[in-house]
Amino acid sequence: MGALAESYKDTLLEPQHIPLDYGSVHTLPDSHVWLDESNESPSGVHSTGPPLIDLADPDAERLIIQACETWGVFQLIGHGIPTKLMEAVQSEAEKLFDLPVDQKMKALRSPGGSQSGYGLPPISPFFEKLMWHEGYHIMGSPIDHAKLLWPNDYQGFCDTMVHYRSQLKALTEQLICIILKSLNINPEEVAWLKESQGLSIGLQLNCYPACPDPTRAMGIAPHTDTSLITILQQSKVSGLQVFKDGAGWVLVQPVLGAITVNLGDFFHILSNGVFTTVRHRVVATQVRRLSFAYFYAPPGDFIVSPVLSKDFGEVPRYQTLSVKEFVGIKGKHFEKALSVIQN
Ligand SMILES: O=C(O)CCC(=O)C(=O)O
Ligand SMILES: [Fe+2]
Repeated sequence: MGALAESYKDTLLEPQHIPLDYGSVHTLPDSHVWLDESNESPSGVHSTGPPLIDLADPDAERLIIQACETWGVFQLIGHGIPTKLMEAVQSEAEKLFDLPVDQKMKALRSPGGSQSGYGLPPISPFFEKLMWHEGYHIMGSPIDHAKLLWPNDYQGFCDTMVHYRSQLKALTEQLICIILKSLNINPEEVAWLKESQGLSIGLQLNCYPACPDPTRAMGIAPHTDTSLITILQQSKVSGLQVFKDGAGWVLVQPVLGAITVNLGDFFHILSNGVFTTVRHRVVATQVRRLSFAYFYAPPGDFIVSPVLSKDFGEVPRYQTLSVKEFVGIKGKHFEKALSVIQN
């Protein structure tokens, strides 16, 4: 099991953590009512969102580093992921979430077991209320769970997901090299990047069903990703918001063909807090929205130590610890994890 999944393994899947049969629910149940009592509003949904960067732009590397510092998120075009493949992922995921609930339940994630399969977002146990969401997580081979969903017809789904994952891996590693170089880390000397061993890679298919009362519901509650980097494909329906100091919640408007790249906790720690681990959430919507998140984290035994320099600060803001140790702290303290390891 990957380090990311491990952090949540003991907290998952109380019986109430099984997705609703959304097709048969016409009003918002009390279990799913979220009242925004935080002072994080007024929402800045009308502010300009994170930058759109073309990877083919000669200035792309500088723009990416700038976005890592200011936003921790950017949208990317010129990324080389074929449109046809992105569309195929969308249609395979639609096929999956369109299955009758009894069928999806056959691939339900099991408590304490593999984190692959169907269920609510892994962060659910940290909240009292339930999110308006159903998800399907793929770690390692997709075959065993896909066979449960489509005993005679699983190959197309598996081939698409495996192909997509391998394309995203190459792109993610290209972006990681750019960011590591800016931290004065030579990617050639990073063993896990060269050997691809022990990485924690997860592909999460998210579905936010059409919601009868979207302003009182929550798609995914605010969180930062326990990754180095996350690559997200949004569908045409908007819903993702990122929190920006001074502006509040800002919408990341989907751009046709673009993917959204966001930094997770590990780049924040490595950069001594200079790169932002972006806090984000998904609001519920009147029409169904799908998204696909590809999480990439180094192996569990990789030591994450803040880089010190004139640019990144000469005093470490965070303790040095392994990926696995941080994942354990996140699994316990969730949003407070970074302050727990602060010096
Ligand atoms: O649906 C989205 O746009 C974001 C999903 C997300 O934040 C996640 O899966 O961690
Ligand atoms: Fe996320």
